Amino acid sequence: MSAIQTRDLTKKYKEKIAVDQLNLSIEQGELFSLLGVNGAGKTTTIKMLSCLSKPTSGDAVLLGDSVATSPMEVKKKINVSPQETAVAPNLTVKENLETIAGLYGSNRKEAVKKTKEMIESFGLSEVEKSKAKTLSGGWQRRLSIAMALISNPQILFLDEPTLGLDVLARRDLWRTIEQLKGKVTIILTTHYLEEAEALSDRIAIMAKGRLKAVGTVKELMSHTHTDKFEDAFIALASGNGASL
Ligand SMILES: Nc1ncnc2c1ncn2[C@@H]1O[C@H](COP(=O)(O)OP(=O)(O)OP(=O)(O)O)[C@@H](O)[C@H]1O
Repeated sequence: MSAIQTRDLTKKYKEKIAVDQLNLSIEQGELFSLLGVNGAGKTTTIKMLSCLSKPTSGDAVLLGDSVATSPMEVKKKINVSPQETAVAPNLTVKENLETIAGLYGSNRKEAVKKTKEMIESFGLSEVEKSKAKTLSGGWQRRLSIAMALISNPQILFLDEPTLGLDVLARRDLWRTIEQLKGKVTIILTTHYLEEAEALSDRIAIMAKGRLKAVGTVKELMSHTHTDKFEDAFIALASGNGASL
Protein backbone atom coordinates (compact mmCIF):
# COMPACT_ATOMS: atom_id res chain seq x y z
CA MET A 1 0.00 0.00 0.00
CA SER A 2 1.27 3.48 -0.87
CA ALA A 3 1.66 6.04 1.89
CA ILE A 4 -0.04 8.63 -0.30
CA GLN A 5 -1.90 8.32 -3.57
CA THR A 6 -3.55 11.40 -5.04
CA ARG A 7 -6.13 11.27 -7.82
CA ASP A 8 -6.71 14.47 -9.76
CA LEU A 9 -6.35 16.41 -6.51
CA THR A 10 -7.53 19.96 -7.20
CA LYS A 11 -8.00 23.16 -5.20
CA LYS A 12 -9.63 26.27 -6.57
CA TYR A 13 -9.94 29.62 -4.82
CA LYS A 14 -12.74 31.30 -6.81
CA GLU A 15 -11.26 31.45 -10.31
CA LYS A 16 -7.71 30.74 -9.16
CA ILE A 17 -6.57 27.12 -9.55
CA ALA A 18 -3.96 26.66 -6.82
CA VAL A 19 -3.52 22.91 -7.42
CA ASP A 20 -4.56 21.41 -10.72
CA GLN A 21 -5.34 17.67 -11.03
CA LEU A 22 -2.36 16.42 -9.09
CA ASN A 23 -1.57 12.72 -9.46
CA LEU A 24 1.18 11.53 -7.15
CA SER A 25 2.16 8.28 -5.52
CA ILE A 26 4.45 8.26 -2.50
CA GLU A 27 5.75 5.05 -0.96
CA GLN A 28 5.91 4.23 2.74
CA GLY A 29 9.21 5.27 4.30
CA GLU A 30 10.08 7.64 1.45
CA LEU A 31 11.40 11.12 2.01
CA PHE A 32 9.60 12.96 -0.75
CA SER A 33 10.18 16.64 -1.52
CA LEU A 34 7.81 19.07 -3.20
CA LEU A 35 9.61 21.85 -5.00
CA GLY A 36 8.42 24.84 -6.99
CA VAL A 37 8.72 28.61 -7.14
CA ASN A 38 6.49 30.88 -5.01
CA GLY A 39 2.83 30.21 -5.70
CA ALA A 40 3.43 26.82 -7.36
CA GLY A 41 0.90 25.14 -5.06
CA LYS A 42 3.12 23.30 -2.56
CA THR A 43 1.55 24.63 0.65
CA THR A 44 -1.96 24.14 -0.73
CA THR A 45 -1.07 20.53 -1.56
CA ILE A 46 0.26 19.91 1.96
CA LYS A 47 -2.85 21.54 3.44
CA MET A 48 -5.11 19.21 1.49
CA LEU A 49 -3.04 16.11 2.32
CA SER A 50 -3.06 17.01 6.01
CA CYS A 51 -6.82 17.71 6.00
CA LEU A 52 -6.44 21.42 6.81
CA SER A 53 -8.11 22.31 3.54
CA LYS A 54 -10.74 20.39 1.56
CA PRO A 55 -10.05 19.54 -2.07
CA THR A 56 -12.40 21.21 -4.55
CA SER A 57 -12.32 17.97 -6.54
CA GLY A 58 -10.28 14.80 -6.72
CA ASP A 59 -8.98 12.97 -3.67
CA ALA A 60 -5.93 11.75 -1.81
CA VAL A 61 -5.71 8.40 -0.05
CA LEU A 62 -3.29 8.21 2.86
CA LEU A 63 -2.51 4.66 4.02
CA GLY A 64 -5.92 3.54 2.81
CA ASP A 65 -8.02 6.48 4.05
CA SER A 66 -9.42 9.27 1.93
CA VAL A 67 -9.00 12.93 2.86
CA ALA A 68 -12.39 13.61 1.26
CA THR A 69 -14.44 10.96 3.07
CA SER A 70 -12.39 9.94 6.15
CA PRO A 71 -10.40 12.99 7.28
CA MET A 72 -10.61 11.94 10.95
CA GLU A 73 -8.93 8.61 10.14
CA VAL A 74 -6.26 10.38 8.09
CA LYS A 75 -5.56 12.81 10.93
CA LYS A 76 -4.74 9.91 13.28
CA LYS A 77 -1.90 8.82 10.99
CA ILE A 78 -0.25 12.13 10.19
CA ASN A 79 1.28 15.18 11.75
CA VAL A 80 2.60 18.49 10.51
CA SER A 81 5.51 20.70 11.46
CA PRO A 82 4.23 23.89 9.86
CA GLN A 83 6.08 26.83 8.29
CA GLU A 84 5.46 28.96 11.35
CA THR A 85 6.66 26.81 14.22
CA ALA A 86 3.79 25.68 16.41
CA VAL A 87 5.52 25.96 19.78
CA ALA A 88 3.93 27.71 22.75
CA PRO A 89 6.39 30.57 23.44
CA ASN A 90 5.86 30.84 27.20
CA LEU A 91 6.20 27.13 27.92
CA THR A 92 9.55 25.42 28.34
CA VAL A 93 10.74 22.78 25.85
CA LYS A 94 9.73 20.05 28.29
CA GLU A 95 6.32 21.62 28.95
CA ASN A 96 5.64 22.01 25.22
CA LEU A 97 6.34 18.31 24.64
CA GLU A 98 4.35 17.13 27.67
CA THR A 99 1.40 19.31 26.70
CA ILE A 100 1.31 17.91 23.17
CA ALA A 101 1.63 14.33 24.43
CA GLY A 102 -1.34 15.02 26.74
CA LEU A 103 -3.37 16.47 23.88
CA TYR A 104 -2.76 13.24 21.97
CA GLY A 105 -4.20 11.20 24.80
CA SER A 106 -1.21 10.24 26.96
CA ASN A 107 -1.77 10.22 30.72
CA ARG A 108 0.69 12.19 32.87
CA LYS A 109 3.10 9.26 33.31
CA GLU A 110 3.17 8.40 29.61
CA ALA A 111 3.55 12.06 28.67
CA VAL A 112 6.60 12.40 30.91
CA LYS A 113 8.10 9.20 29.45
CA LYS A 114 7.48 10.22 25.82
CA THR A 115 8.87 13.69 26.50
CA LYS A 116 12.04 12.20 27.97
CA GLU A 117 12.48 9.98 24.89
CA MET A 118 11.97 12.92 22.52
CA ILE A 119 14.39 15.14 24.45
CA GLU A 120 17.00 12.41 24.17
CA SER A 121 16.50 11.54 20.52
CA PHE A 122 16.35 15.19 19.42
CA GLY A 123 19.31 16.29 21.56
CA LEU A 124 17.16 18.85 23.38
CA SER A 125 18.42 18.20 26.92
CA GLU A 126 20.54 21.34 27.15
CA VAL A 127 17.48 23.50 26.48
CA GLU A 128 14.74 21.42 28.11
CA LYS A 129 14.11 23.97 30.87
CA SER A 130 14.28 27.00 28.58
CA LYS A 131 11.13 28.81 27.51
CA ALA A 132 10.52 28.21 23.81
CA LYS A 133 10.54 31.95 23.04
CA THR A 134 14.16 32.19 24.19
CA LEU A 135 15.38 29.51 21.75
CA SER A 136 17.09 30.24 18.43
CA GLY A 137 15.18 29.50 15.22
CA GLY A 138 17.02 26.20 14.74
CA TRP A 139 16.19 24.93 18.22
CA GLN A 140 12.57 26.05 17.88
CA ARG A 141 12.28 24.17 14.65
CA ARG A 142 13.82 21.07 16.15
CA LEU A 143 11.32 21.29 19.01
CA SER A 144 8.47 21.73 16.53
CA ILE A 145 9.49 18.53 14.70
CA ALA A 146 9.81 16.63 18.00
CA MET A 147 6.29 17.85 18.92
CA ALA A 148 4.94 16.65 15.58
CA LEU A 149 6.47 13.20 16.16
CA ILE A 150 5.21 12.69 19.70
CA SER A 151 1.92 11.28 18.35
CA ASN A 152 3.90 8.59 16.45
CA PRO A 153 2.58 9.64 13.04
CA GLN A 154 3.17 7.35 10.07
CA ILE A 155 3.36 10.36 7.77
CA LEU A 156 5.09 13.62 8.71
CA PHE A 157 4.77 16.87 6.75
CA LEU A 158 7.67 19.29 7.03
CA ASP A 159 6.83 22.64 5.47
CA GLU A 160 10.06 24.56 4.85
CA PRO A 161 11.79 23.12 7.93
CA THR A 162 14.98 25.17 7.60
CA LEU A 163 13.53 28.50 6.44
CA GLY A 164 15.60 31.37 7.75
CA LEU A 165 18.15 29.19 9.56
CA ASP A 166 21.88 29.79 9.29
CA VAL A 167 23.97 27.23 7.49
CA LEU A 168 25.12 25.43 10.67
CA ALA A 169 21.62 25.20 12.14
CA ARG A 170 20.40 23.97 8.76
CA ARG A 171 23.00 21.20 8.63
CA ASP A 172 22.12 20.20 12.21
CA LEU A 173 18.48 19.91 11.26
CA TRP A 174 19.38 17.89 8.16
CA ARG A 175 21.05 15.36 10.45
CA THR A 176 17.91 15.21 12.58
CA ILE A 177 15.75 14.67 9.49
CA GLU A 178 18.17 12.06 8.10
CA GLN A 179 17.78 10.05 11.30
CA LEU A 180 14.04 9.83 10.65
CA LYS A 181 14.49 8.52 7.13
CA GLY A 182 12.87 5.13 6.58
CA LYS A 183 11.11 5.22 9.97
CA VAL A 184 8.36 7.59 8.94
CA THR A 185 7.17 8.77 5.53
CA ILE A 186 8.23 12.41 5.18
CA ILE A 187 6.84 15.00 2.80
CA LEU A 188 9.08 18.03 2.75
CA THR A 189 8.72 21.37 1.03
CA THR A 190 11.68 23.65 0.64
CA HIS A 191 13.11 26.45 -1.47
CA TYR A 192 16.65 25.25 -0.80
CA LEU A 193 17.54 23.01 -3.71
CA GLU A 194 20.62 21.61 -1.99
CA GLU A 195 18.37 20.56 0.89
CA ALA A 196 16.05 18.60 -1.40
CA GLU A 197 19.09 17.15 -3.15
CA ALA A 198 20.74 16.07 0.11
CA LEU A 199 17.71 14.57 1.81
CA SER A 200 15.16 13.30 -0.72
CA ASP A 201 14.58 9.86 -2.12
CA ARG A 202 12.43 11.46 -4.84
CA ILE A 203 11.39 14.98 -5.76
CA ALA A 204 8.27 16.40 -7.40
CA ILE A 205 8.50 19.74 -9.16
CA MET A 206 5.33 21.82 -9.37
CA ALA A 207 4.64 24.92 -11.45
CA LYS A 208 1.40 26.91 -11.56
CA GLY A 209 -0.46 24.23 -9.62
CA ARG A 210 0.60 21.44 -11.93
CA LEU A 211 3.00 18.59 -11.50
CA LYS A 212 5.87 19.07 -13.93
CA ALA A 213 8.14 16.14 -13.05
CA VAL A 214 8.79 13.44 -10.47
CA GLY A 215 11.95 11.45 -9.96
CA THR A 216 15.27 11.09 -8.21
CA VAL A 217 17.77 13.93 -8.54
CA LYS A 218 19.65 11.81 -11.06
CA GLU A 219 16.53 11.12 -13.12
CA LEU A 220 15.49 14.78 -13.17
CA MET A 221 18.95 15.83 -14.35
CA SER A 222 19.04 13.11 -16.96
CA HIS A 223 15.56 14.02 -18.32
CA THR A 224 16.59 17.66 -18.68
CA HIS A 225 20.08 16.87 -20.00
CA THR A 226 21.68 18.87 -17.22
CA ASP A 227 24.49 18.01 -14.86
CA LYS A 228 23.49 20.35 -12.03
CA PHE A 229 20.24 19.90 -10.11
CA GLU A 230 19.71 23.67 -10.10
CA ASP A 231 19.68 23.68 -13.91
CA ALA A 232 17.22 20.78 -13.97
CA PHE A 233 14.99 22.67 -11.52
CA ILE A 234 15.08 25.86 -13.59
CA ALA A 235 14.20 23.92 -16.73
CA LEU A 236 11.23 22.27 -15.02
CA ALA A 237 9.95 24.93 -12.63
CA SER A 238 9.49 27.75 -15.11
CA GLY A 239 5.97 26.53 -15.81
CA ASN A 240 6.53 26.38 -19.55
CA GLY A 241 6.89 23.25 -21.59
CA ALA A 242 5.48 19.79 -21.22
CA SER A 243 5.53 17.73 -18.06
CA LEU A 244 7.88 14.76 -17.69
N1 LIG B 1 -6.48 31.16 0.80
C1 LIG B 1 -6.21 31.48 -0.46
N2 LIG B 1 -7.04 32.27 -1.18
C2 LIG B 1 -6.78 32.59 -2.46
N3 LIG B 1 -5.68 32.19 -3.12
C3 LIG B 1 -4.82 31.42 -2.48
C4 LIG B 1 -5.01 31.02 -1.11
N4 LIG B 1 -3.97 30.23 -0.73
C5 LIG B 1 -3.16 30.15 -1.81
N5 LIG B 1 -3.66 30.85 -2.84
C6 LIG B 1 -3.06 30.97 -4.18
O1 LIG B 1 -2.80 29.67 -4.66
C7 LIG B 1 -1.55 29.61 -5.34
C8 LIG B 1 -0.67 28.55 -4.70
O2 LIG B 1 -0.25 28.99 -3.43
P1 LIG B 1 0.63 28.13 -2.42
O3 LIG B 1 0.75 28.89 -1.16
O4 LIG B 1 0.09 26.74 -2.36
O5 LIG B 1 2.03 28.09 -3.18
P2 LIG B 1 3.46 27.66 -2.67
O6 LIG B 1 4.06 26.83 -3.75
O7 LIG B 1 3.35 27.02 -1.33
O8 LIG B 1 4.21 29.04 -2.56
P3 LIG B 1 5.37 29.56 -1.54
O9 LIG B 1 6.61 28.92 -2.03
O10 LIG B 1 5.35 31.02 -1.75
O11 LIG B 1 4.98 29.15 -0.14
C9 LIG B 1 -0.97 31.02 -5.29
O12 LIG B 1 -1.27 31.69 -6.49
C10 LIG B 1 -1.69 31.66 -4.12
O13 LIG B 1 -1.81 33.04 -4.29
